[in-house]
Amino acid sequence: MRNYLELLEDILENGVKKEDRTGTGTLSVFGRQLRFDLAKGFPLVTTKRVHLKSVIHELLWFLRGDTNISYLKENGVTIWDEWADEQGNLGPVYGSQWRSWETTDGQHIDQIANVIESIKNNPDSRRHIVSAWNVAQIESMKLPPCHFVFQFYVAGGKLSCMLTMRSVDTFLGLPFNIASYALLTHMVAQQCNLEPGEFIWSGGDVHIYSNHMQQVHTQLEREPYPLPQLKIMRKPDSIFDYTYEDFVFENYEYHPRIKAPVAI
Ligand SMILES: Nc1nc(=O)c2c([nH]1)NC[C@@H]1CN(c3ccc(C(=O)N[C@@H](CCC(=O)O)C(=O)O)cc3)CN21
Ligand SMILES: O=c1ccn([C@H]2C[C@H](O)[C@@H](COP(=O)(O)O)O2)c(=O)[nH]1
Repeated sequence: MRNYLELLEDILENGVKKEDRTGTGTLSVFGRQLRFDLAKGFPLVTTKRVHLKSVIHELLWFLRGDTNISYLKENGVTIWDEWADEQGNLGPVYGSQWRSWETTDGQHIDQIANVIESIKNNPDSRRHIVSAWNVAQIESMKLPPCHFVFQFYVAGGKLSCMLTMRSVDTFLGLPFNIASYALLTHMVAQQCNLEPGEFIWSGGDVHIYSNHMQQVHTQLEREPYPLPQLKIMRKPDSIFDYTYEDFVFENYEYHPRIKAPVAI
């Protein structure tokens, strides 16, 4: 994960001071890309402990089409608490757009089921896309999607994925986002009988919050460990049938957790 650490250095060196919606203040750069060859290990930050349980349950929650935090709470995941209303609802965020995009004539489109079918039946297609950026519904979401579009690509028996984020909390959010989409790429590859290829991450406003500076410096003083490997213990019948226990991360060596406040 040296490229992740280099991105942090890049922001410290080239970032511009910029105010933001949360009132925290950031150092920010615009337009960056990171590439990860999934054959070389699972891209998980090792210079601090990443709470994998939250990453896995959040992804399973998206795939359920769920937009209420009760599933997360039942599984000890608190990362969405601050944005939910009193009933635990977040509005039509990721899960709703991925699994049940509402059309103007009242139909619902399951983008995940469709993209798996299109990868299986028409691997050369250049339209393997899932979008969470539903312009008509942005206003009713508690937070407009940050990771808002992803595309799959098949070549040489390998499945690659490219994600675009409009806004990136590089210290707290990005390690989660990279791990989440790398995991999704492994799952989709398994379902489509392909090997995982590359995960490519692209970010628009890529920032470090002003109250994460000490944490970033601590991380930059640490030497990264080799990457862990992901083992998926069985092949479920569909992309919607994975459970938490299916995923085993082998050889995850990490430096101690670094706490940081989340900007709301
Ligand atoms: N400012 C901000 N940054 C984000 O990364 C973010 C948002 N807002 N809003 C929506 C979601 C929620 N996400 C979050 C929220 C909190 C953590 C966080 O506090 N992580 C800690 C503890 C992890 C845990 O206990 O599970 C960490 O050390 O990584 C991570 C991602 C990602 N998103
Ligand atoms: O998956 C996520 C979700 C959110 N973020 C970060 C990016 C920003 O710091 C905030 C969102 O604030 P906006 O004002 O809506 O841009 O959350 C993330 O990094 N990853």
